[in-house]
Amino acid sequence: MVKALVPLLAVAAAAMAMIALRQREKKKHAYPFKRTPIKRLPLDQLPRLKNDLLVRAYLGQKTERVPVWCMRQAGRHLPEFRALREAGYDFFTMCQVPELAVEVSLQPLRRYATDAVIIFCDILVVPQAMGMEVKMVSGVGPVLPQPLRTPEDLARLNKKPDIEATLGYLMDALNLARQEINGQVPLIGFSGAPFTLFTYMVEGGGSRTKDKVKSFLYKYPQAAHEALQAITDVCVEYLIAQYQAGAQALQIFESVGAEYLTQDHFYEFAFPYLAQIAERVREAVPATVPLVGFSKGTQYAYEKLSYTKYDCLSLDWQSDPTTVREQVGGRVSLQGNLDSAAIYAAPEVIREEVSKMLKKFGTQGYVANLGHGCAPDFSPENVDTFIKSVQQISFEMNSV
Ligand SMILES: Cc1c2[nH]c(c1CCC(=O)O)Cc1[nH]c(c(CCC(=O)O)c1C)Cc1[nH]c(c(CCC(=O)O)c1C)Cc1[nH]c(c(C)c1CCC(=O)O)C2
Repeated sequence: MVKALVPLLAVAAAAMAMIALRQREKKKHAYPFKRTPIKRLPLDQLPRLKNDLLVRAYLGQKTERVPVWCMRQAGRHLPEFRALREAGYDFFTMCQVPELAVEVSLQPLRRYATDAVIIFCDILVVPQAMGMEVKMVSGVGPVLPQPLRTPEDLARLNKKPDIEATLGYLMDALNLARQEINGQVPLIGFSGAPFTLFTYMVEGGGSRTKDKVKSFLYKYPQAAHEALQAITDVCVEYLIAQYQAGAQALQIFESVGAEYLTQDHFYEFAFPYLAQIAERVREAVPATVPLVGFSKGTQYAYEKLSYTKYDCLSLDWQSDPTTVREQVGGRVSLQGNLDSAAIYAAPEVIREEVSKMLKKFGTQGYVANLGHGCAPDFSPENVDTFIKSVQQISFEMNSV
């Protein structure tokens, strides 16, 4: 009975948060905007972690059970997120108003026993910071109306944006989120990987074949490297700033584009920048803050990735955990990789799939997650079943 009220209370809380913020935020937050700065606390004054399972598992330290979270756990599958969205906030406003971003980031923590919060934002704020317009069009996805199609177009990019001035809102959100999470679970910051961002910047949005970015690589390899290096520089500074603001783990998403490349092109245009990010961030961020690399559709690269500075590699749903464990040895932890479509199944099927997955990965050096992410039509009850199954079954496995 009380349990049945939780979602209702969550929706009511979201509605109240929405009303309180509405007058203040409505129109003045077109990008770029002047925000009201929040008081950021220095790292040593932020609440200490109570449940640090996620950090330990990423770093390959012993855990009593497997920690679990879901990529895209904040978002449209939650009615309390849709309530805010339907109140008229556009997507980037929700990212840019720290109180809203924190509210949305914390919604999954209120509803689920998730072992991590990922800050609510989007990978495409980096192209915005570099001067490109990005719109989130409902039913379509991201749209960049003035894509980069020739080397001359690169002149339009701001290659050295002031991170605080352009993306300081995310640092506010991270710091505020740490204060509100109060040590319950770790807070994950993130960035898109350079090739993924470059794909969006050249394609101008989602694309079926990625032919524009692929042809850019053949026609203008030097200009591509120049752009990728500039994007990498911004990502490095951006990720370090996220750590300084309070992020306790950092994930890099190579989600779009790389899976369409030949292996030669992957190793020329994607891999070196992914590796460079980990290397440079590692120099600036203590070893206690794990770096996680997610490279979708490039299974052939796990072994080489395991020699970079990532602490953990996140597997897509097509990767075979047993094979990857062999390829990477004990060099990195693994994360993933339940097929998201399994979340549509009956609870006992989800439990069964989780059990199979745990047997393949083992319970150590492992963070359970989906192979890609939550879809907008997921049932929160089934996501809950996924999370609880991981926690219960892995605990039982460790007790025998
Ligand atoms: C490729 C990519 C993007 N954004 C992101 C990636 C890499 C991860 C992945 O592979 O999914 C990363 C991302 N985007 C979002 C998060 C927030 C944190 C989380 O809960 O994981 C994260 C980590 C929120 C979001 N980002 C987006 C939404 C939906 C926005 C809405 O319409 O309300 C959310 C909650 C929008 C978005 N942003 C992007 C796409 C393709 C879309 C979906 C468009 C659509 O389906 O309508 C680009």
